[in-house]
This record gives sequence, structure tokens and C-alpha cells, in this order.
Amino acid sequence: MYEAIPVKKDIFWVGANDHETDLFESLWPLPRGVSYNAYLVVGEKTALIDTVKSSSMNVLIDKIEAVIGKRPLDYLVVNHMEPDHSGSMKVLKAIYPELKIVGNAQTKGMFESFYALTDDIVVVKEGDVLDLGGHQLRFHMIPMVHWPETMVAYDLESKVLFTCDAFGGFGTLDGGIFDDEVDMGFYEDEILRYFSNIVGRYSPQVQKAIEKLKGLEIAVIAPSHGPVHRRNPAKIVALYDRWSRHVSECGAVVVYGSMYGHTQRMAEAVARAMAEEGIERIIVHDVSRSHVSYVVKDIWRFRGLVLASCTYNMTLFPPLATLLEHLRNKMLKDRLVGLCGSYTWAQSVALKSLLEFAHSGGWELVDPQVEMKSAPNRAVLEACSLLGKNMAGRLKACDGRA
Ligand SMILES: Cc1cc2nc3c(=O)[nH]c(=O)nc-3n(C[C@H](O)[C@H](O)[C@H](O)COP(=O)(O)O)c2cc1C
Repeated sequence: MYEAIPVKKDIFWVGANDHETDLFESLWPLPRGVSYNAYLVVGEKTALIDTVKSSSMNVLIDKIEAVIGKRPLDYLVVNHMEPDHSGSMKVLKAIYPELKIVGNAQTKGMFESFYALTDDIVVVKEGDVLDLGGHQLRFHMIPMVHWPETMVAYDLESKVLFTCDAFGGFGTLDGGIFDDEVDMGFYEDEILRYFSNIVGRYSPQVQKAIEKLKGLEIAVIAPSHGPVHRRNPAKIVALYDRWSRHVSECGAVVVYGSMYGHTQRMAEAVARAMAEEGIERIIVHDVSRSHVSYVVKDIWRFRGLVLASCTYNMTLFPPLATLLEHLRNKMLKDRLVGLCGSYTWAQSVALKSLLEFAHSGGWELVDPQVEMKSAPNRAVLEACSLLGKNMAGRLKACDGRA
């Protein structure tokens, strides 16, 4: 079956790799691209589960034809309307005029607003079953994972769960498409970067979805980005469960904003003290140079966070302010925070802003808060070391929770 990869009997991956988009959602860097996974289910009737971004449309159409030849495509199931998944539906409808488009009441309005499609629409609700003859697809609504209309489709015969954005991540599928064929260390990191930046804000809804789906017997989790989980579908659900409950690992992220290196020295003094106290997992980010998506990903993973900012035109250093805006938007909880601020003529401005951020997020402060005028002297460096030592003490107490 040319390029269409069997997932289970009569179920095929017909997705595409995108190496050309440099920023996903025009926001998130894709150093190793992204895949758009569409799936074809072939019963007496045929159904495509989601499409691909319009730029990859030809690949999708070729793969569908390679599997079903001149047979018609009977149904298109739209689990999620974001255009990286729905982008080829209008053309598919033109190629297969009898195509029936399956979505829920919310999706129906988006068919019209995005693509002016109003005919041959099948509206489904929680628990409805689409009988393809040999395969039966049951639909479950998982609103806000990641848009309000998002749903999943579960094949009662093969026990494949098609989850669209849920459990997906960045990175093209480079030969292997299954979790037992690829380096899952790389993909799990990219699934966390996807989760923390795109889905993490909706963690309460992720928890509801996990609760709703937990009774299902799942043989394969087939998301719309990244690897297909057939060896260990339970593992990716367990990771999503942890991440959406804000459970962290015992390590620390130190993020600094510094123009001339003095605030960097504060950050490094804190990091050094943590290392001396035995904390092995410490990641230091220069906020001007690490893309915010990687910083957010690491902060989502580890329990400790140290923020160090110089003062810039009477406020926080702009890239650090941007990071804080992202963190506020994601509504991450339960982190330990240490703060360092520097200034030359406006005392307290940076530190006060950092404190406001920590209080507004309800995060737990680790003392002391360290403030520096212009450059670090012995007293400043000793205070940074004390902060690192105290943070390490708190992190050691969370050992075993990882
Ligand atoms: C463009 C620019 C704007 C600054 N704005 C302020 C300010 O508003 N208030 C202040 O106290 N210091 C200000 N500073 C001074 C720095 O915040 C201060 O010297 C700090 O210690 C620099 O740390 P760094 O070496 O990590 O960049 C400014 C510095 C620059 C270069």
C-alpha cells in the first residue's frame, strides 16, 4: 500500500510531514518539523479521520487513492477544526461530491464560517455511533482540548482511539510512525513542549477528558501530530494526566534577562549553589536567546523556578516580561519561585514586578529575594548562594514525587 501505513486491519495512516513551516501557529519553532496525521478507516463504507494542512493536500489525496482506488470516500470525520487538520476538507468535498462530513453541533457552524460548507453534514453528539460496516466509530466530546468543538473517535472493533491534538507533539515522522519504532525520548520532550504551550492552559478540561475516556479499552492512541502509540498507549495518557495535574519533577529552571552579564552572574550563583547541594537537573535559560516555548516546557516539567531580571526603562527586561505573560496565560500552578532583580538608578522596580507575578500566580516564594545595584559584590553573591541553597533544600523534600 504505497506510503499509506497500516495501523490496524483496514486502518491506515495517510498523513504528511511538514518540514517547511518554521513556526507552528506562527508562534512555536519547528526545528524538526511537524506531522499532520490523518487516518483512513475502510469498512463497507470508507471514512477519513481528519485531514491535513492545505499545503500537504496532494500527499493526502495520493495516499487515499492508493488505498481505496476508485471507491468513493463516504465520510470525513472532523475531530477538530483547526486548519492544520481541516485545511483540506473543501477540496476533498470537491473530489468526492457524495462525501458526508461528520462533526458536532459546534463544528457545524465552523464548517460554514471557515469553508462555506453547509451540505451533507452529519451532526453527532456524545456517544453516537457511525456504522461503517465492519467498523463502528463512537464519538466522545472533549471540549477545549484544544478548541470548544474538539472530539475524539473510538473504533469499537480495533479499539483505536483517534484523538486529534490530544497526545500529539512536534517533530516529523522520520520513517517510523509508531512509538515502538522511534526515539520516544525526543518525541516525549516535544509532546511536552506542545502540551505546555498549546494545551496546558486547558488542563482542567484535559482532566475531564481523561476521566471520560478512562473506561475505554485502548489498543492504539492515534493523535494528529507525532507518533502513534501502540506499544504503550497508557504511558502517554499517564504523562498527560501528570502534566495536567501540574505534577512536577525535582529539578530547577533558572531564567535570566541580562544585557551586560551582571544579572547573569546572579543567576549562575544561584544555579551553582543548587548544584553544590546535590540538585542535578538544573536548566539555565538566557531569556533573550532560548525561545519561550522551550522555557515554558522546562518550567512545566520542574518544580523549582528562579527568575532574574535587570531593570529596563523602568520595568522588567522585555523578554522576561513576555515569558511571564505566557506563564500567566498558561495558568501553571504549584511551583517554588526564587527571585533576583537588578537596577542602577531605580531600586525595587524589577524585584517588585517579579514579586507581583509570583503572588498573582499563587506560587510559593523561596527566600531570600535578592536585589543588586549594577554589579554583584560579595554580599549579593552570598545572598544568591543562600537562595540556591534554600531552593535545593525545598527541592530535595520533593524527591520521590517525580
Ligand atoms: C537600555 C537600558 C535601560 C535601563 N533602564 C534602567 C532603568 O529604568 N532603571 C534602572 O535602575 N536601571 C536601568 N538600566 C540599568 C540596568 O538595569 C542595570 O545596570 C543592571 O544592573 C544591568 O544588568 P545587566 O548587566 O545584567 O544587564 C538600564 C540599562 C540599559 C542598558
